[in-house]
Amino acid sequence: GSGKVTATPEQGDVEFLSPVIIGGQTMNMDFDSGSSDLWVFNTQLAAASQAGHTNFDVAKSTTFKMLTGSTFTISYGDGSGAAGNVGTDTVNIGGATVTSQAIELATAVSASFVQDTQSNGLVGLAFSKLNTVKPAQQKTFFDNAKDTLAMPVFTADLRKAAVGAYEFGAIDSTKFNGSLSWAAVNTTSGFWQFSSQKFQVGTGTAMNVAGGQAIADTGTTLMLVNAAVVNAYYSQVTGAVNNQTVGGVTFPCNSQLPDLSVDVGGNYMAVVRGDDINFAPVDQAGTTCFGGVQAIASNLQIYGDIMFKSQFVAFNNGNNSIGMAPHQ
Ligand SMILES: O[C@H]1CN[C@@H](c2nc(-c3ccc(C(F)(F)F)cc3)no2)C1
Repeated sequence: GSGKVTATPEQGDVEFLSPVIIGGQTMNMDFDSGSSDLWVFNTQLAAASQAGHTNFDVAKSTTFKMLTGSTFTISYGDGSGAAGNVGTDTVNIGGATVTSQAIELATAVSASFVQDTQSNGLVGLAFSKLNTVKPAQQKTFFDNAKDTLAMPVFTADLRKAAVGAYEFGAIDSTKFNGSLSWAAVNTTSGFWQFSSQKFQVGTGTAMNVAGGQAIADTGTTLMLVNAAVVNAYYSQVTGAVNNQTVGGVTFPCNSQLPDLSVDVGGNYMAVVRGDDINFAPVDQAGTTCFGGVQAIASNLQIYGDIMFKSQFVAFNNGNNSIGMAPHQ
């Protein structure tokens, strides 16, 4: 079979939320191709942490089973995190169903998760080797579902300030222009990692980038790239400055931003629209804006939602490859 759900952007496209039915309870969750735990807000949490969220209640599920003695502890790139205990239940994502999916029940969550009241947890879609459950590591929803799917793939169709979709088991070719360009994925680190050795600012010349690796990460809001890419890109933007106080590069909100093209697998230059790189104003007057492309110290670049808003992406675990094409 296959399963398709909406991906609805939060204010400012900070994250995209999708409905997941767990033991008959619908939870709006953040699908994250950069991690491998499925965890939920639930009634074990302190009342102050539960406030404003939809909280999974094991007592209301007739299919939930505790995995006695199992725990999880996860932390994310921005320092946020969650921890708790674990059970299994039936998970249905748009019709794609897994009967015994590990459901990680947070007993503690960091403040930024509590404040993000629209999100009721995460669905990790990276490789199961990154799952944090102990003593026995658990599989992701996609890993559990893939043998029953018509194809061992899922796709991300994320749209700027508009409702998009995640689909499991099928590739909807009406959603992208032309055909997908495929790149080999190196699964060693547990991410959807591929070679990305060149970049191009606007119509300029292609330049090499150190390290030349990137991951496709739907759970990261921005595009975090090598400092050389950031410098080359914003050198083309009048008034761009590295603003320590706000923690990254800002520029005048009325800037005409160039596109940024990044190499995917050595045979496709993914064009990220300049307009999408104007992420959000940092001041009340809306005169100074924060860039959607920012620097990361590591050589492993993180292509997050800023890229997904320009590119339809297919994640293929059949032959461990990633496919991209501009949105239709
Ligand atoms: O760890 C890497 C794996 N993918 C990236 C990711 N980051 C988050 C995240 C979501 C929500 C929040 C909060 F609500 F603001 F707390 C924080 C972080 N989800 O995936 C980074």
